[in-house]
Amino acid sequence: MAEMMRNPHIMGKAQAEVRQVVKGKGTLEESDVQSLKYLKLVIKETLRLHPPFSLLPRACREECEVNGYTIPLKARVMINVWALGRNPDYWDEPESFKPERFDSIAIDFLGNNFEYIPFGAGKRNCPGS
Ligand code: HEM
Repeated sequence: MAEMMRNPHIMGKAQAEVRQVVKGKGTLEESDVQSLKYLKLVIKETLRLHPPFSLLPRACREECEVNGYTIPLKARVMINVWALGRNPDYWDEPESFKPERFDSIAIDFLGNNFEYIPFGAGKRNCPGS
């Protein structure tokens, strides 16, 4: 919401879409949500910049080496979801709130793209995603 208030043109676009979808309808059906394409982009972009679970714990199944560091067996490592979502190696203007970016890239939130994992990744990812 704060991102929308800081970006009135995005707020306006999202509102216009909602109004267009509900126009002339007495009630809003759950299936109407599928028509809110822009709102979906807004939600995706919000989860990129503000993942509610910003650090995910994992344990190492085997000793391995990452960037010259030896990670011992069973070591607890924290995955920084927040930092991945703002890494300039993967995101153009990472600090800007730009829902449109998700229109041109095929990135879902099922954990297939490790730069964007607001619902985690792997066997124990979020069933509520
Ligand atoms: C915006 C909403 C939500 C976010 C951002 C979110 C995020 C997450 C994350 C990051 C994890 C850990 C995944 C991992 O370690 O790979 C998780 C686990 C889980 N989430 Fe969600 N979640 C959301 C909503 C929900 C909802 C609505 C439900 C159920 C109706 C749900 C049920 C669960 C459960 C049961 C797990 C544990 C899965 C396991 O350990 O096997 N979540 N969620």
